[in-house]
Amino acid sequence: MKKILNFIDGAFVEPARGAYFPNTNPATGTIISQVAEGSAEDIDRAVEAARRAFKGPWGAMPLSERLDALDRVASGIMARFDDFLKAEMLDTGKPASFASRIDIPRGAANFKFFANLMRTQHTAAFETETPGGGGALNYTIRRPLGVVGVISPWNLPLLLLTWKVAPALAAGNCVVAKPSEETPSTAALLGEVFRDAGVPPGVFNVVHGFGPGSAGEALTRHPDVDAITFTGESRTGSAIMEACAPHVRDISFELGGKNAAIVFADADLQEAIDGTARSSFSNTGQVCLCSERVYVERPIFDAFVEGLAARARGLKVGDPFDEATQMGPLISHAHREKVLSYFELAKTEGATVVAGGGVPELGGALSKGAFVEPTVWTGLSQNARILREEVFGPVCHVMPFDTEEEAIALANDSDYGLCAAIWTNDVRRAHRVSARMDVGLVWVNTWFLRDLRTPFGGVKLSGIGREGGTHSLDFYTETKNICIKL
Ligand SMILES: NC(=O)c1ccc[n+]([C@@H]2O[C@H](COP(=O)([O-])OP(=O)(O)OC[C@H]3O[C@@H](n4cnc5c(N)ncnc54)[C@H](O)[C@@H]3O)[C@@H](O)[C@H]2O)c1
Ligand SMILES: O=C/C=C/C=C(\O)C(=O)O
Repeated sequence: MKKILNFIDGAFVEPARGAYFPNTNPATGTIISQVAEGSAEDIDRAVEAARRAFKGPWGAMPLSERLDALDRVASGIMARFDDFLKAEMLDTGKPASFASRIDIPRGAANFKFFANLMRTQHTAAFETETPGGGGALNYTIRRPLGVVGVISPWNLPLLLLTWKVAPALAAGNCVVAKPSEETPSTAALLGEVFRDAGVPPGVFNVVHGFGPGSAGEALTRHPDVDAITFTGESRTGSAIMEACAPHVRDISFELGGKNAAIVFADADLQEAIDGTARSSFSNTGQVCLCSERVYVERPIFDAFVEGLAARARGLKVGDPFDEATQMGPLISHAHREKVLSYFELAKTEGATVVAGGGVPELGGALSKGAFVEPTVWTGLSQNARILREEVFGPVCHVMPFDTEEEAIALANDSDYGLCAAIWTNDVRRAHRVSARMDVGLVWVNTWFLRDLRTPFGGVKLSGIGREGGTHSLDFYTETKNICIKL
């Protein structure tokens, strides 16, 4: 059986306590590898290695050489595209059609983008008046933080890991990464790419393992880590915040969502249906940005529900390795239990199940996979738990509204605030409604269209801080102001 080891100080190493845990392919339920179960000892070693590299070769390396090294990492991912793709697909069950367009290319693009961004940074300077008239010059420089802990989830494993590792390294830090226990494989491959790209040992380290009482918690509590950047559930964010409090450590959090889509009657109906099918069911609904609450203006409500239900029923669910497959399984059987409990809850709460609501009959090896049907509900009130809690599956509830004011109030009535999708052809309404959404990200007549220069993050339970472009640099550096009296 294949073993996935920790990557510490430039080498693949056994876990200190010698423990391993199984990694399962959720499409078939088969165990594909045994993964090193990191613990506090492994985190200690990784943080020491990262600190050494920071004080040594990485810290001393000229900026242009450092950024060239990150370009080589980007090229290294692309050169091994098929290895990364297969690893991501086996860990997650994602269809090739999704992972080959999103996960792997974005993994490489994150390194290219942040290397390029660093090449174009400039220093701010301020000429300041002084009473004597001589004046003073203020200028502001950036310095890396030191050792950054990156804790990432399973839904877009390589994309979300590199979204944080790339800017952290471009800014001059060293990294200890703790990928999700569900998806260790592409993080391990990334270790190989770093090694083969000639990046000094200790710059990028990977320790596998779990969260509480395991490698994840040990990383957040380690006294020599300067910042923690985390993507995952809001509950976990709260636990990490507590762990970081004693050291007053910097944190950046991209957390859960219960995102709304608002479809106005003036929208292009087919475009809105297609877009919502994508925003509700992509990656089996396991994107933090997915729409689980859809509000549709009453005159087009019936036509919209019929269209979306038809799209849900028409999605080809099945073998991720079949090019025609549009939707794979959920990440695990444990997660399927959670999603199926929401299928039950929807019925108990009185929902009408317009599409899906069950487990598809796939047969063969796939009968042991963690599949569910793409599901559309109607008929619940805004207070139903189905409209308030993040399911993180291929589901949405569709509710009618009558006025713009009502749609805004419904969309904003949530403990979360990550993103919103608005479908309208009225340009004034698009601006008006967007500005009033209590979220960090609004898409109008599209969804998940990304420009890596833009600020990315959420409000309320959906996160703290923004990453993307210079916002990432703001987090991964300390800015220092220097004032010189002339
Ligand atoms: N806002 C965003 O950008 C964004 C992006 C992707 C996913 N998400 C959210 O992530 C969630 C799905 O991912 P998940 O289930 O992997 O999240 P999760 O919170 O269960 O786990 C994420 C990571 O945190 C680690 N972890 C868990 N408990 C920990 C602890 N106490 N200390 C340190 N580390 C700990 C896990 O091992 C894993 O590596 C969803 O809620 C989704 O909305 C948010
Ligand atoms: O599941 C969440 C998706 C997050 C996406 C990004 O962080 C990104 O596109 O940079």
